[in-house]
Amino acid sequence: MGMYDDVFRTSLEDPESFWLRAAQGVDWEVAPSRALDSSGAPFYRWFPDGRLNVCFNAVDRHVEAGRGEQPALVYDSPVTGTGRTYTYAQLRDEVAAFAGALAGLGVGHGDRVVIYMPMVPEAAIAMLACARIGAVHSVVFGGFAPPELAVRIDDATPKVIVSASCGIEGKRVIPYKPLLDRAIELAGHKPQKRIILQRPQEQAALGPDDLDWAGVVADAPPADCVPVAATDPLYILYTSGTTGKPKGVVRDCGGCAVALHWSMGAVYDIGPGETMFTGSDVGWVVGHSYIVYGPLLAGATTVLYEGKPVGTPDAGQFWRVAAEHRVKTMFTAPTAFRAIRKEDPKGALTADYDLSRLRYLFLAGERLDPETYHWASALLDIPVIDHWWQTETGWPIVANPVGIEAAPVKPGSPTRPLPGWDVRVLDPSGQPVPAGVDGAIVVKLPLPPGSLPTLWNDDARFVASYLSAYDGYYLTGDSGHLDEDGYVYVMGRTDDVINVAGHRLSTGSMEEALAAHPDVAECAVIGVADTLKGQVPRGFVVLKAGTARDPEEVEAELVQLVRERIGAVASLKEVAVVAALPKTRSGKILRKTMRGIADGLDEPIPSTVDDPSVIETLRPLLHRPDGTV
Ligand SMILES: CCC(=O)SCCNC(=O)CCNC(=O)[C@H](O)C(C)(C)COP(=O)(O)OP(=O)(O)OC[C@H]1O[C@@H](n2cnc3c(N)ncnc32)[C@H](O)[C@@H]1OP(=O)(O)O
Repeated sequence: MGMYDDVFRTSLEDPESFWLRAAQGVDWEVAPSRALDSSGAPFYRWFPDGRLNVCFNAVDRHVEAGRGEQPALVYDSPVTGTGRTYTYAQLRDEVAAFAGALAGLGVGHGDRVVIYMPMVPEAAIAMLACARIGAVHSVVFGGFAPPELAVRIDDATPKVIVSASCGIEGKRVIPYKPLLDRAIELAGHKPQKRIILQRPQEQAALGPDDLDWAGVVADAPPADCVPVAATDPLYILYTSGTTGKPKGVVRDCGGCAVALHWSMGAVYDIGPGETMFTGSDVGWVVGHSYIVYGPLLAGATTVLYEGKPVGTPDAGQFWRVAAEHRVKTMFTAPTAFRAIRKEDPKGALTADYDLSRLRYLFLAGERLDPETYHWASALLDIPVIDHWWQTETGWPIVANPVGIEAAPVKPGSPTRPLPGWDVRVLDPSGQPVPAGVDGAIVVKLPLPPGSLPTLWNDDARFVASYLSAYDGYYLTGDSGHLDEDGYVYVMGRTDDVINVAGHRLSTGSMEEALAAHPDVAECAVIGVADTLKGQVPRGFVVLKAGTARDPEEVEAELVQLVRERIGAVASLKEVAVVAALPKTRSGKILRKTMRGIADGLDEPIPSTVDDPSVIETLRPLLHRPDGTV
């Protein structure tokens, strides 16, 4: 029996000892006497009597251990032509100062702080500062439009919002302050203060409730770390559900610190002093876990990159970052590699850089297509490791655990479940399916530490969304199968969530946006396969009877409407006005059929279809093998 099998078996047979041992990897104010509290099942709590501070673990303890002069965070920004390295000692001082500023505004234990920022070091500093004083941060991705930010403000009810004067998208400067002002206008909850980081590219006009980052930091006495209960929330991170309202995934302090610290060695093979570069955004869970908390908890160096894989200015930037910052482990989404491959099909730009220190490429966030896997493997000649996880889980469910024992790779599979994750595949009646047969991918409860204990202020939705489909199991919302060797194959979603360039988006919320247009009678949004972004949304609308508008004009307005309501990140570039949508006799729109036709599959027409001619009329519009609009 191999090392992986041993560790995996122990984690499931004796989770108590397994996770108490892992808990020794972090420093506790009060060490937990037990790992799991099941008394409130299906709500589980990890390390119920432990007390710690996550910021202390991520920053201060490394300074105390003599690593103060080691680089902690490297900011690399080709879009501004700047960069900066923060040692652990410098990071501690900056975080303590900003934590002091927050405390001075009355932010304390349990208070929420929304962070709406581009990829600047201050975003990570703000997150860590919240953790330092026991406040709960909620980072909102900068690509979301004001209405999406407003929904999150109303749900999290922050005391303070931290933002910046602008983000930089390639060559475009995107002023953030007007977006923030609009969101606050739309929101019912009004935060007391906003702290704005003024960037040289754009000066934001500050109002009476706005404070300048530099000013508040200059005046603030540094704040110390406040020990909190392991079960206290560290952050809330919103993710798309099937309806418009996003779900506030809660992460608890103890579980998060223990699981991320453990995963850094076991999964990513990163230890103190080594460098990890995660090409994502702090607005996503990948950014929370593996740009900010994971590498810092491990005493490693993390690279925070403000740029794109291509176009800022070229497709060699990831190689440059890897070489310049002596990166051992790189982690990004497959879509980034597809973009690089499109620009530089032979990967010629790698020749300009010394990549001898790069040991692993990890990919996650969406399905890794075998073509991209083979391309990256051949180009880099290092292990390319597909892994699968979710905002809810906080760290990988399925991966090739190179820090424990590397398993043979099967392209198309992220390999086997990691220790702590009891993954099963069930049929609709709750029975396990045989190897090779698709079903719902679920995880037997309890979920390991670091995964969501609940949804913010919504225990009922937590149960309804994740725990009610199969008693005793967490529903991942993904479908797929296990093979005879226990390898997991994730094939797609079982709901209306789509994955666009590694971003999880709800077609339901895009439909809500389209339906708000005065000329739209009904609509459907489907996710269709895309060679670059994995999937892209396409909208189909029926106009209200008697509407005499030019369809092309309405289509353009609808594309703009989704951009304004959800954000550019939705990437809805195509909306078509059609005469009718295909439906069942009971009136349900046949989205799955539409999707199948669009993807060129041999999609059977359900017997319940109301009018088959509607599908035949739509067919040429849905399926365009040449990719034309
Ligand atoms: C495992 C758990 C998880 O899944 S967590 C999620 C993991 N996902 C990721 O890390 C995301 C990976 N994807 C990416 O980083 C990007 O999509 C990459 C590959 C870099 C491509 O970026 P880009 O060329 O901008 O395309 P895109 O589809 O992301 O963007 C679409 C439009 O949105 C815009 N946008 C993007 N980010 C922002 C932002 N922070 N602020 C403002 N706008 C933003 C883009 O500029 C783009 O706009 P446009 O449509 O071109 O006008």
